Amino acid sequence: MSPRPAPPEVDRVAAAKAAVAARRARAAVKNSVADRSRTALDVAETGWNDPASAEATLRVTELLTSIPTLGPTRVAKLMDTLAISDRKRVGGLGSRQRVKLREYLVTRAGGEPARLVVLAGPTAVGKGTVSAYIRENYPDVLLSVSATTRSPRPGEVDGVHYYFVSDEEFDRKIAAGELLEWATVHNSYRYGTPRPPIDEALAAGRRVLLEIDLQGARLVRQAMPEAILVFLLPPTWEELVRRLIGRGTEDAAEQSRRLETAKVEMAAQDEFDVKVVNHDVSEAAREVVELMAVPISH
Ligand SMILES: Nc1ncnc2c1ncn2[C@@H]1O[C@H](COP(=O)(O)OP(=O)(O)OP(=O)(O)O)[C@@H](O)[C@H]1O
Ligand SMILES: Nc1nc2c(ncn2[C@@H]2O[C@H](COP(=O)(O)O)[C@@H](O)[C@H]2O)c(=O)[nH]1
Repeated sequence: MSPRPAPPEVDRVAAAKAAVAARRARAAVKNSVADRSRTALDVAETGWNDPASAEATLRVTELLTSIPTLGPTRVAKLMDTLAISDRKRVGGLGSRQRVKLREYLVTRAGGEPARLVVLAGPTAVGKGTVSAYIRENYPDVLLSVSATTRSPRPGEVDGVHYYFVSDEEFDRKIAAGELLEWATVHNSYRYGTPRPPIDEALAAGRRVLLEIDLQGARLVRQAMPEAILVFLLPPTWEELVRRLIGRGTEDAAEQSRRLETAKVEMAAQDEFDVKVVNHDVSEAAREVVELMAVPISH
């Protein structure tokens, strides 16, 4: 005698149970992908921080295949996307490769990829010029407008280049917690980054660029460790001096004060994630924008 078909409500219960089990199984794999990605990120960062560690000698391909769902074919494709040769070891990666690998692992670990880039560098290296180029040519990138206590230079527009504020207003902003960071730059005026526009832009998934001094970059690193810190370098020291004098916006005393600060700042370049040489404005701008997270297909 053939078995009788199950009544429809029994089918529905069985189907619902199967769906719950499948959902749980998918969640378990997803969690373990996130956990293993977090572990892989910790391993990579140990290797980057300590070149003598065992982690630094691990091949990147081995690191990636430790993540469930990444088989050899997907790893090979990913290495290609990240522009990392398959012989590379964790400790031997270049700074851009590290940024991209970190971005990938952070995303897989369920975290937010870095969409905030901080551009710093010595006076007159061209930070303002490169930032202005990015504002013009990459309109989807939010260029933060700082508050400052210095007066506008000819051609500078309040709300576009800076918010030009009094000392009292700057004090109020600090007290109200409105600044992500602030610093007295070149021992003269105060400059600070308004926080609300940055939080809003990042929450909306936009890419954000801050063009600030070295002290500010250090403070942003503390407040937002996921930010990528870029140090803009002049082709040579002589070219830096030429650009400062050629700009003609400071008198001789201010120029020599700025060059003193510049020497100290140049010595701190290794604190940064990536160095970009400003030979050519459009090329430097492209290099900076390329560091900002764009999703990598998994
Ligand atoms: N790639 C480049 N080649 C030649 N000149 C450049 C280049 N980039 C910038 N400059 C010039 O160098 C001078 C300094 O540039 P800019 O004012 O952008 O520097 P900065 O880093 O913002 O300086 P500061 O920190 O003092 O505000 C300007 O006259 C600018 O036109
Ligand atoms: N820490 C911060 N530094 C800032 C900010 N905005 C600009 N700056 C830096 O100040 C100097 C001088 O700028 P200038 O326009 O007077 O020539 C330059 O190095 C900028 O990068 C800021 O919000 N925070």
